[in-house]
Amino acid sequence: MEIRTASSPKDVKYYTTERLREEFLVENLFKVGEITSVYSHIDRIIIGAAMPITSLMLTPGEEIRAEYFLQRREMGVINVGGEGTIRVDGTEYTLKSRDGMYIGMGAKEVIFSSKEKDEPAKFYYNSAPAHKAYPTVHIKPENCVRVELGSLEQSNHRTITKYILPGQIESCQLVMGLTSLKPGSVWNTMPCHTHDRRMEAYLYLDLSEDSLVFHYMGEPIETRHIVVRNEQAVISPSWSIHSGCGTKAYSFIWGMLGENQDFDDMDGVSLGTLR
Ligand SMILES: O=C[C@H](O)[C@@H](O)CC(=O)C(=O)O
Ligand SMILES: [Zn+2]
Repeated sequence: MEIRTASSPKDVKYYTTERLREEFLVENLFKVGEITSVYSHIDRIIIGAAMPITSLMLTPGEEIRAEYFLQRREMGVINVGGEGTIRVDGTEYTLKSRDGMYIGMGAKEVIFSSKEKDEPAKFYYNSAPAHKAYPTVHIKPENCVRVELGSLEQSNHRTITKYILPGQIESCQLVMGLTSLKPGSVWNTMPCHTHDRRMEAYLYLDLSEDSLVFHYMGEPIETRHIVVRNEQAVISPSWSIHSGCGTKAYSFIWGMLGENQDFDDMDGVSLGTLR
């Protein structure tokens, strides 16, 4: 498990491109036949992926000193590859592309598999420390809350599908979903915001080989960018804006952990404030 420490905005404003990427960009999440994981000290999120050819069992790794991965944790998963299955303590769930799962604290055995070896499932996950066992649920995007935001005129017309949130799929602290831009729209989350109460992680998707996203981060008056390519993730500290502009329409999975689970508890940043 790779460990990343927390960082202060007082230091981050002096970082070079390379240092910014080292701290906040997660480049090689999807590895054929492997489960990868990055443990961040920021709210102790674990960001990872499973890309099974043969079955892959989730193991805790030395770093979390647990008997099993979800002993004191919960996890949200979204499949961004071909059809696959997740077996949780003997119960098998079949996840089509973009289906999700919430796996509650206490699940001992989590096994990832793909239906077709040449079109493997790609399970992206966010895991948070937990204190209570909420039910494990297969999440179908068609049954989720959907919000349409933005407009083509502002290049930010998008649909937000909320997978894990209070009132729909209960969790201890994880809130998770997927946002897709409409063709011709390239901006996500602009006007942007911060939420000092929660950190956030973004996984960018649906980018072709020849396209990329400029992800913006930093305090609103001290912004920086990170060039992000397909299936790469960005860790966004609570003090940072998180917004992106792509060379084409794309999607991204967002996951939040922290003080509260209130999606709308954000501090909007006016365009006039940004620097
Ligand atoms: O706090 C909320 C998160 O930043 C994202 O959900 C924003 C987002 O998906 C969007 O505006 O498109
Ligand atoms: Zn946010």
